[in-house]
Amino acid sequence: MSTVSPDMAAKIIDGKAIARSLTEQVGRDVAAFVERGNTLPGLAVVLVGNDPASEVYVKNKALQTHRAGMRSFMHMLPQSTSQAELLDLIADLNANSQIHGILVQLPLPAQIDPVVVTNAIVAHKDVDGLGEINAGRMALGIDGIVPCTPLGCLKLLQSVHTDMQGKHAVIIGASNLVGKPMAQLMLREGCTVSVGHIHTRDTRALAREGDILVVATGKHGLVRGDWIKPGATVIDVGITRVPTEHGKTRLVGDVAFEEALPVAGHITPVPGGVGPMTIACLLHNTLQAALLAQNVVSRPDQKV
Ligand SMILES: Nc1nc(=O)c2c([nH]1)NC[C@@H]1CN(c3ccc(C(=O)N[C@@H](CCC(=O)O)C(=O)O)cc3)C=[N+]21
Repeated sequence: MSTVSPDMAAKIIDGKAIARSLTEQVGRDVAAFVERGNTLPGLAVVLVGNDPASEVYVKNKALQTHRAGMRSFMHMLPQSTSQAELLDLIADLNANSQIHGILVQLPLPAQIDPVVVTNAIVAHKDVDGLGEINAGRMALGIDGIVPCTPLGCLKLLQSVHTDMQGKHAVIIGASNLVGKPMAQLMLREGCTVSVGHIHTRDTRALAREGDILVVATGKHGLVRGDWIKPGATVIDVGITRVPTEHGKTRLVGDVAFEEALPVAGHITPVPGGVGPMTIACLLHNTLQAALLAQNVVSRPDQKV
């Protein structure tokens, strides 16, 4: 990205800057929350084994959590951890009043069922918003905790669109973590929504229809310049570490950035796009969970 001209640079959505201002806002809200006599919001992160994408996330997350004035609790478990052991840990975290948010990093090792584990987290601590209660709420348009990455993507889109009603939003990738909740959010914005996935016949033709194009496949460089409708807003969720010629590594997205830049109206870079927003939204969700916990305490009859 060394030779980006000023008119091209204007197209790049600065996720890092938008994330910083959201994190600062969360920090101010945390300070006000504590001033009212509440305990510091606490986030527990559970990492089982070592997935490279998860490790980048863990490192940045611990840093940002402290920056927003929250507590972070890290649980690193070996690759051989059983599902029963992980469920025991989650039961402890569910019962711990110092912990308001619980995030279990995905993917998990093969012996552990991610659906069982995400549903073991009590809904008001499910800061990833991936459990059936929060996912169901979103599908029904009821307030709940919205998954961090899609929420971050929405905020990036809102930085360049005041109104998305009637626009065609094309989402490539149909995962529970990103594609499906993203489709729900775009529906809520009044978009016409299409979701492309592994069985889609002509993904390029579908992508070219999008006024808004969100790509979350984990296949780096999949989306080429000629997959993009001229002037479209492109959100690149992919993040893959690839080797460079100099024996080092760099992070790349699912979109061939250099090709896409002249065609797109706006585009997010990798790194510095969706990644930092995911973390800022996680902090936002943790504060929201701490606020929900107050209601749980004051109204024990209420199922949250
Ligand atoms: N339950 C669950 N929820 C997740 O949201 C989740 C997950 N599991 N497992 C792993 C993936 C990966 N992920 C990242 C988030 C931020 C950066 C991030 O901060 N990226 C920086 C990288 C900066 C750098 O270190 O070079 C950037 O894009 O600018 C990366 C990766 C969340 N994930």
